[in-house]
Amino acid sequence: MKILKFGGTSVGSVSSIKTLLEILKDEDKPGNRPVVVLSAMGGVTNLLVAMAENAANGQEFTAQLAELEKRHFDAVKALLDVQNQNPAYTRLKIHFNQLEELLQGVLTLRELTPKTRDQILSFGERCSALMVSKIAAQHFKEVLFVDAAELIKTDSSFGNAKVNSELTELLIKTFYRENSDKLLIVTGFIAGNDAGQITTLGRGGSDYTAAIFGSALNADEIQIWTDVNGMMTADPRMVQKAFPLEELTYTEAMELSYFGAKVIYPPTMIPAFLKKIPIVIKNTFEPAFAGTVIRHDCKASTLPIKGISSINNISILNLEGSGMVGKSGFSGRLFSLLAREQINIILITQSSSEHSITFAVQPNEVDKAKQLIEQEFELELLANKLEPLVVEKDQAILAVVGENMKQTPGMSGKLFHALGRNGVNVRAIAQGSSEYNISVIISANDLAKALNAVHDAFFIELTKTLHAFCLGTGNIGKTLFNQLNAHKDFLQKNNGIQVKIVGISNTRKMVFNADGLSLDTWQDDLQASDHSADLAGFIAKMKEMNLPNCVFIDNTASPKPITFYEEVFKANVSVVTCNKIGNSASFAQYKTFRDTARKHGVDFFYETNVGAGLPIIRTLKDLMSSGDRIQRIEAILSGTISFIFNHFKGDANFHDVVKEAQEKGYTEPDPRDDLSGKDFMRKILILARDAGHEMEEADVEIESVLPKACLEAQTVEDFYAALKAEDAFFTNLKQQAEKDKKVLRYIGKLENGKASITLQSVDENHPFYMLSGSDNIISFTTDRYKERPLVVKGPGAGAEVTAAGVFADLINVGAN
Ligand SMILES: NC(=O)C1=CN([C@@H]2O[C@H](COP(=O)(O)OP(=O)(O)OC[C@H]3O[C@@H](n4cnc5c(N)ncnc54)[C@H](O)[C@@H]3O)[C@@H](O)[C@H]2O)C=CC1
Ligand SMILES: N[C@@H](CC=O)C(=O)O
Ligand code: NA
Repeated sequence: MKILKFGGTSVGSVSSIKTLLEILKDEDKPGNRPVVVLSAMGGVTNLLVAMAENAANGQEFTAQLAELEKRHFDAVKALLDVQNQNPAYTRLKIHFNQLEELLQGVLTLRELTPKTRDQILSFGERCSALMVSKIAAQHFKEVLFVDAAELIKTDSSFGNAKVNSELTELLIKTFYRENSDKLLIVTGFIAGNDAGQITTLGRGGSDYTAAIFGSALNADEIQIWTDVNGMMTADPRMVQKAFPLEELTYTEAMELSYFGAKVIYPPTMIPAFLKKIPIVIKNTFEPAFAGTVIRHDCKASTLPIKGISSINNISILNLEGSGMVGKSGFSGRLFSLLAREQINIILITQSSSEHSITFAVQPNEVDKAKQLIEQEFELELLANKLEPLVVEKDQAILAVVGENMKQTPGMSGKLFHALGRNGVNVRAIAQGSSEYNISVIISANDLAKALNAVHDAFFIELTKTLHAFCLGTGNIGKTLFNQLNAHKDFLQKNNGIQVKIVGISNTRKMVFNADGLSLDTWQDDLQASDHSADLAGFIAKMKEMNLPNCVFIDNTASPKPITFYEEVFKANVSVVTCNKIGNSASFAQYKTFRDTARKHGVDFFYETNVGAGLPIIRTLKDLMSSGDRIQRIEAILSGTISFIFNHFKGDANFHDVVKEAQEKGYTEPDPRDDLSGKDFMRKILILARDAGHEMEEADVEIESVLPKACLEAQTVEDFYAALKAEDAFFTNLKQQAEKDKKVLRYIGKLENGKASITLQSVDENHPFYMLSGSDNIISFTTDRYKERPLVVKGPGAGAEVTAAGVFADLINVGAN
């Protein structure tokens, strides 16, 4: 036998009542009829409270009463055959008249006692159950309306009455014995005292009614029909990826809903819990969905935790001082004081030195709590045995919950890693002694970010979301967006990663969208944006959006973004960049970037600073971190110059080949950076530093490829003109090399802490002779690779290979 409880939304409208009847048809079996418990129609209880309070304040309630009548009458009209409507109207009308009389009394006396309030509220459930029983009688045999006030017996604590379990059980059993052949439609929430007066069961009261009936009748199952697909892994209003849980133990359900979204109110489950009756949470609007089963014997779960619950606004009070140490009566005095004054304590932590106690309360109770404590401990405060009380408002609680945590090591590590990496400061920690729950207090401002980060960290089988803020929409930036767009489905399916571009800026405009900008329309969106580009504003907005797993991508060739990297790291945001200017400016800055990123637990990836997408930085880092020592690096690291020397053949003229390199996207935005050797210098310097040398730009010797006139050109246009004018110089270089059966190569070298870049003519025996296109080549001679060096070779410039390198760096963020 089953108990089916339908909440307010399930009886809230004509269509939901129709669905309810369909569900009943499936569940109503001859000889095994369910007991149905109903809440008031959705919104009706609030309406009744408002009417009662209005009346007590001397205000009219007739309009609200009319609205209440109309909602019930409309449902009767839509769902009952004409001949059955009048008796239903009459029965309901009697209720409404009684209600009006009561409200009139409140209005006259200007007084609303808890007793009258309960009576007024009871009309919600009485009307809905009456109405549904009339409608059901048209579809089912022998339907009986049951007023639970006759069966659930309580004391007279109106508003939150205490149930006399033994008597109630007896009454329900007796009643059921005589009526088990009927379809019973029971009022939720309401009960009665010995004097026959109506009481109510407090918060979650209809669930409690269902649990009381379930327990008394030893039900096989209690179904709670609501408007969601069960209990979720987190509050779905804040965590888009929250999903409904299949199974939970009673304890988990308690812990999860203590702080979290209130699908059910846990204390109401206790009668079911004691009798080990499974509770199934189902969605009236999606009845085929299995929902969540709460039972004592869950099958083993692979989930490390069951969910994350949260309270988004609490205040905390912190007491500390020598007066507390070793004083066994201290916390007793403190907490009994608060209990006496009915201040509910949500969470407590105490330092092991007993030197301080932190506890959380509702924000509207914190001032009162502070005042009470200051009175109670006045002497201790005066004698400086207690420090002045510290109150912190706008705090939140986040708790991870699950019985599996107990046997899985590393759970708290995972939690704190996710929080730390995202810069969420943990104000206090509490772990339930059951080890089913670890709770942290954090700033309310960080809650959404923290919930999402922690959800991503624990439910790894779900897609992890990276939020990227991107500077630069030129050659590389644009190509990166295209690649991300083309590859997003694969990435999600195979890597479980989703990249949301949440901010874009170029030198003109910037645009933001926390849900992710469309990679199809970003250009139009940027164009249409009202925000003019402003780097400081971009960073400020990034911080304000406070998203988890954030990455800042610098795809510019500008020195300006560099000045913000430190601030970005300090905001616990990783940096991915193809811009070499940052790493090749002063060594002090190079070091600061690394120190700051490490201190804040975030990544700094710049693979494309050297050899575009070729794995050069990574290779060097792996060599270094595995204990190898770099003896010598020899390399060709200018894709542009490589391309030029590979194509400057036969009749080609130098100037045209440079133009072609630029058109192919190999050069820097300003090709003078390539041809002057500056770009190459930056790369050698970055490699030298990554290899452990504290070098500066001036320590790299550069032999220029260019004659003086070209070097001195003031604009790119002048530069091309100067190149044209110097054609003979380059042709001469080429002819000289060709005559000797050699090719021109611009080669960098790092050895014994000295770096140089020279123009060389090499013959076919040289390992760098055979190169084509924009190839880079780098050879590492190390203590371990000393007979034959480790060589990396391939295209070292171009938008596709560079954007691909940035892409790979981005995906690796947070991998460790
Ligand atoms: N082309 C290649 O093969 C490789 C290029 N790189 C690097 O890629 C970077 C970008 O190169 P390209 O895309 O070719 O340059 P680009 O000139 O085509 O694009 C640069 C973009 O940055 C934007 N920008 C400049 N200053 C800005 C600021 N302060 N705030 C916001 N946006 C700003 C510009 O509006 C433009 O959209 C350079 O640092 C380059 O060294 C690295 C490896 C290889
Ligand atoms: N302009 C650069 C591109 C890669 O960093 C080059 O030509 O090598
Ligand atoms: Na690289």
